[in-house]
Amino acid sequence: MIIMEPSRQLMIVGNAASLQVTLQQLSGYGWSIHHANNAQEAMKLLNGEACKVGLTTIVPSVSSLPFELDWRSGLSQIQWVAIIDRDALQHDKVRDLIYNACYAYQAHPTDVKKLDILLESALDMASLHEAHPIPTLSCPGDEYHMVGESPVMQQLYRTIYKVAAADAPVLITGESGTGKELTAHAIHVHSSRHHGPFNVVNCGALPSGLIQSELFGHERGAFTGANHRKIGIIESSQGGTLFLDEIGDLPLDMQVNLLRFLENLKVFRVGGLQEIPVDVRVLAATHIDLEKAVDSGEFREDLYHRLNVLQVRMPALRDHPEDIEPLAQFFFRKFSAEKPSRVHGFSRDCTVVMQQYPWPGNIRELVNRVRRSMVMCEHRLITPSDMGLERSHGLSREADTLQQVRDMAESEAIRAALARNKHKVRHAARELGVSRVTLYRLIEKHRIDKSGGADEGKRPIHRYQDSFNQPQHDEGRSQTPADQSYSY
Ligand SMILES: Nc1ncnc2c1ncn2[C@@H]1O[C@H](COP(=O)(O)OP(=O)(O)OP(=O)(O)O)[C@@H](O)[C@H]1O
Repeated sequence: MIIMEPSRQLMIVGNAASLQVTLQQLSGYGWSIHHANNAQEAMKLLNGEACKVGLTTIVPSVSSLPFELDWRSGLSQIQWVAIIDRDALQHDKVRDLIYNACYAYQAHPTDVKKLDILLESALDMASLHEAHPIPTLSCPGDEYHMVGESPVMQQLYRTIYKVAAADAPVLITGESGTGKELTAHAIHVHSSRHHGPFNVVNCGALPSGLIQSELFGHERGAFTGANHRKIGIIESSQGGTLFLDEIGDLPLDMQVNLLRFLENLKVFRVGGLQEIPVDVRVLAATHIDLEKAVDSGEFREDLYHRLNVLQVRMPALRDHPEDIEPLAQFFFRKFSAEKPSRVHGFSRDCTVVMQQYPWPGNIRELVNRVRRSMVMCEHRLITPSDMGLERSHGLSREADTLQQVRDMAESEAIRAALARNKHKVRHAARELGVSRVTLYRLIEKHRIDKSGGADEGKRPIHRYQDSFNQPQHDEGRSQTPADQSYSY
């Protein structure tokens, strides 16, 4: 007999015909289903039945988004899980809706066991909902200070407060340079572990032969050259938080060991005879689509679910353009304080161009461009050219043919995908849904060169071109699209 848990109340809004079988199965998992025909009924259910989790279908037609507007006026307290056709993800509107309004989604065909786990974790998230209403994350003067007051950033701060209050693993996803490490740090400092250490490991940068001993440590004499006992980074995170950056780069054999650690929270030093318990919270980040990596066998599914208990999705900078200027001003002041400069600020033209630029390398690219512009600028105000954001000479909007517009869109999509994927052609090709051979051909066609810009003079159409030849400084660990080379 199934004992009904009082909190397992699930709300369905609108037409649930296609979910009938799924709902029956979910009842078998102890979910009590409440059906509302519209938002008003849903609001009543929200108050009367204490529903905190909702299940909805989303298909790419406007009429099928019954709560699209209503969720803003009350139903946002519900943690929504969406059931979609994978094809529906092609539609911007569906992607936006899932991103803005849903806790998670599952693509057809429905896997009820996994859906039950998703709903359970949505329920956990819902109970954290009221925890921290303050939508700012300010630590001025701190290297981890987060800038941005747009609604998108406020939502991010709320999410950070919520997940900080739980002691479960968090998966932070988002494009490169969006602030995943900053977010991991913010989760740590707002958690009960803030007195403990915050350790960062870049899984992609660990030397392959040493990963095991770097993470888990080793005993003296465990292997040639092990002259001393070494405490691994997991063990040294005792009482604090371990941030595993670029988790998608962790080799498969290490994924098994990490999974084992996450399951029993004990480490075995290489050459050690006993397991050592470690009290640590693990946060992981990735800029790649881990679900796809699971599908292609590059990432273990069990580890993915273990890490993905709570998820924070980082917005791309182009999704909160209101923050571009405050961010640029913040870094301008920061760098001016570090090294006095005769530059007074940004020209109006520059501010406009910054707004229009798509920032494929996100905030890291902005930081680097501001820093370099302060070196390059020969006047009192920074120009678009100092930022390396000149408009292309060849581009005249009136003269654009359809083919030119197509070429431009294709070229920009490729450049952005390469930037997002740290210029790894294989990953960018997968994201763009083309073969590697096709992507090489297109890189050649658009003359996208090794510097990540385009070959000036030869490039037919690009809205922006990079005028930097050599990077002067670099802020952060990886480089901007302007100074990376591709890894084939
Ligand atoms: N909201 C923000 N306010 C101020 N600075 C920010 C913000 N977000 C990111 N940055 C800055 O942008 C740079 C990149 O941030 P971070 O390293 O956290 O990004 P990331 O998403 O982890 O990048 P990657 O995927 O390449 O590891 C850093 O210099 C960081 O300080």
